[in-house]
Amino acid sequence: MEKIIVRGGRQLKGTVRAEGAKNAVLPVIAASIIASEGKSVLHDVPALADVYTINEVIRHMNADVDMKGRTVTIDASEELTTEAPIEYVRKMRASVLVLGPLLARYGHAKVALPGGCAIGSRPLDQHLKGFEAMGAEVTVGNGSIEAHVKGRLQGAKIYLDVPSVGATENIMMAAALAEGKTVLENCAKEPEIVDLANFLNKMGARIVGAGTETIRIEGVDKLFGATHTIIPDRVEAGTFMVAAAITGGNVLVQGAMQEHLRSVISKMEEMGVTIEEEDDGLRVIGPERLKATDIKTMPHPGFPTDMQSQMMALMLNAKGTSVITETVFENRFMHVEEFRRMNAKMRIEGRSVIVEGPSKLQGAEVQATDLRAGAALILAGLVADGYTRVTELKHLDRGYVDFTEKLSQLGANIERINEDESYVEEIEPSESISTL
Ligand SMILES: CC(=O)N[C@H]1[C@@H](OP(=O)(O)OP(=O)(O)OC[C@H]2O[C@@H](n3ccc(=O)[nH]c3=O)[C@H](O)[C@@H]2O)O[C@H](CO)[C@@H](O)[C@@H]1O
Ligand SMILES: C=C(OP(=O)(O)O)C(=O)O
Repeated sequence: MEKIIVRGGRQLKGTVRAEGAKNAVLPVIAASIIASEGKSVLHDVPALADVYTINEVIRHMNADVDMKGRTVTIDASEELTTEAPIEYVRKMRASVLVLGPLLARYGHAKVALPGGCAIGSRPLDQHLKGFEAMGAEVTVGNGSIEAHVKGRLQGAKIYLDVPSVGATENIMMAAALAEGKTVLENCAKEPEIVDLANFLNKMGARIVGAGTETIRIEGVDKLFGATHTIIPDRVEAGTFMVAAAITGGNVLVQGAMQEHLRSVISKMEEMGVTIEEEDDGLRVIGPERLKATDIKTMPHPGFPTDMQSQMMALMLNAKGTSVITETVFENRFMHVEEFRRMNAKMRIEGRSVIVEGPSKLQGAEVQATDLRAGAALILAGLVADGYTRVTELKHLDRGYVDFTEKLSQLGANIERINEDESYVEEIEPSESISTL
């Protein structure tokens, strides 16, 4: 079994660079299969498990995908199959993002139902409502979603009941190749939506308003491969900002963009953290004593749910009572039980967690219950007394490239081990943390 072992007590110092954003690259790779002519070349692609998964999905549909370092080249000009293989959809919900492109290009798409997961039920009704409004017939049954349209999708006026990121992306991709104009209202405003719209426009789409609550899309007859650089990952950047703050350190997070991180910056400043904008990123300086604050997760530009568990780790070290309320996903508090194993003083009340700080955190064996929970437990381990061992690293690998190495370069006492491999025995007992 793989584990990350971290020993608390070191202040982090130095420079770390945010990778390209997971939540931007996944829809961009899905969108690349709409191009019936030309290759797409994507730069700053992070080497994440989720990226390998989406690459496999479109490869199985007959797209030609080549990943070299941080550059991915995709040629989808050959005829594609219109069914996404179930084994990958199970691994990653974002596989449903191929529905919109396939339906628009071929008038047919079939994807296995991704099902619920550790953070909530995550329905797809808004995606399907959008396709239906554009003239598609959608059936859900036998574990899959299938959509058909006779001829082309038709532009439509669509109001989303909730500003879903995935539904906004799926509908925007479908509408790019539909006949006529689509007006998408109450849509998501996340920076990743803007990145996808920019990529689609480079492919020949006519999209305006991405980043606001109304997106207007004038459908075109054909889209072409395009070259694009993925925006930096605001959640990865935010995670390193918390790592600096929680250890009272001083870290430059290259690629961290103020305009993408306003709510996170503002809450961290309320807690006493100093954040300075530099030419290539944000410098984060942790205070001697963190102050308590309250946070409510909301769609962008509100506080991102993907930073909720990391901020909870920070609150555990702040003096006073903090309240964190999760409004986006109904079950995103699985990490609370794991924090408690580390002696965290906190309780769940409905959709809120009350954190009594500062807790005297103690190292323990804990499980990454989801992707961000894994990162948050490691952050708590950076300041806990003794050794924290974090298991279930498959979640962490979906969203963080070389997390252990990056923290180690900033001075953390951390390593990743595979207990099944014999080298563990060979590590020097005196200094190595893996043998303790
Ligand atoms: C790959 C990716 O980009 N993932 C992000 C994306 O997920 P994802 O796109 O799945 O999240 P959504 O924005 O769709 O979900 C937000 C809320 O809308 C609800 N909903 C969603 C769709 C729908 O058809 N019906 C419905 O009711 C969900 O249950 C949830 O309560 O946005 C989330 C919210 O910022 C982030 O946490 C995820 O990291
Ligand atoms: C919930 C997340 O991602 P996904 O939608 O890919 O599960 C996340 O990135 O924290």
